Amino acid sequence: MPDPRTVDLEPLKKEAALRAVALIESGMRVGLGTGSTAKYAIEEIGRRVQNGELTGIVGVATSEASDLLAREVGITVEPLDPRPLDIAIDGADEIAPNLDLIKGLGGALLREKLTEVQARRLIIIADHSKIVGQIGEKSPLPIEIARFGFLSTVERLRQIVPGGRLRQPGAQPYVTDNGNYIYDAQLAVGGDIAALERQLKGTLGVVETGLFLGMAERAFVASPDGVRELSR
Ligand SMILES: O=C(CO)[C@H](O)[C@H](O)COP(=O)(O)O
Repeated sequence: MPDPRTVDLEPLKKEAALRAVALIESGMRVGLGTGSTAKYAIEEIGRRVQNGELTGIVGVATSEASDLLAREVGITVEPLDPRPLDIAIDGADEIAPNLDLIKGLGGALLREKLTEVQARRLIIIADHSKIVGQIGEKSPLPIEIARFGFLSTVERLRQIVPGGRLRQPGAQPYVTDNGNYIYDAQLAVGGDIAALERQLKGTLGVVETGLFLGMAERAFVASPDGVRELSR
């Protein structure tokens, strides 16, 4: 496989996005992902809405940024409500062979999970740099934590996943759209990921994790050799 460090990934992200958007039909309620790959999908949905190829589309955005972009490109956006979504399209930070995912490096993991769990089909779009043999190989695992008492939560998390740090790009911690902080955990590769998810979710102060297990139906993964379609 070509070395992702020497390849311009942007055209690949767009190619993967276009393949996923081709699955959208008029009248669908669509979960709109977050990040540099999902951006191409939102732009393409907007283009098709604008030229009349798609009508009656309602988007549900997984972040403030995607909400803004969707409205800019002419997509009708509604808040998440209990009705199912026909499809959701989103990027990922790691894609395992069984389509288990790490998501949330873009900081939107809570709204992504809330939205995508309601989607009949979750379609992942990515360039080939996101493919891993096992979860935790390349990316840290983002964990959204409550701001109140965050240092105590970080200590509790360090007992479970010793490697990791509070996300702090500058003088202050990174704040999510929900007003929370993020702890980026370095996982030990090869453990029981489902058990880890349960343990993390049971940890006081943890709001949500970036482990998306058993959720994705399909992934379009683009490399210079073409777009591969992976299914669970
Ligand atoms: O989970 C996410 C945001 O919370 C993104 O989908 C993930 O970080 C991938 O982003 P990109 O397409 O920019 O690589």
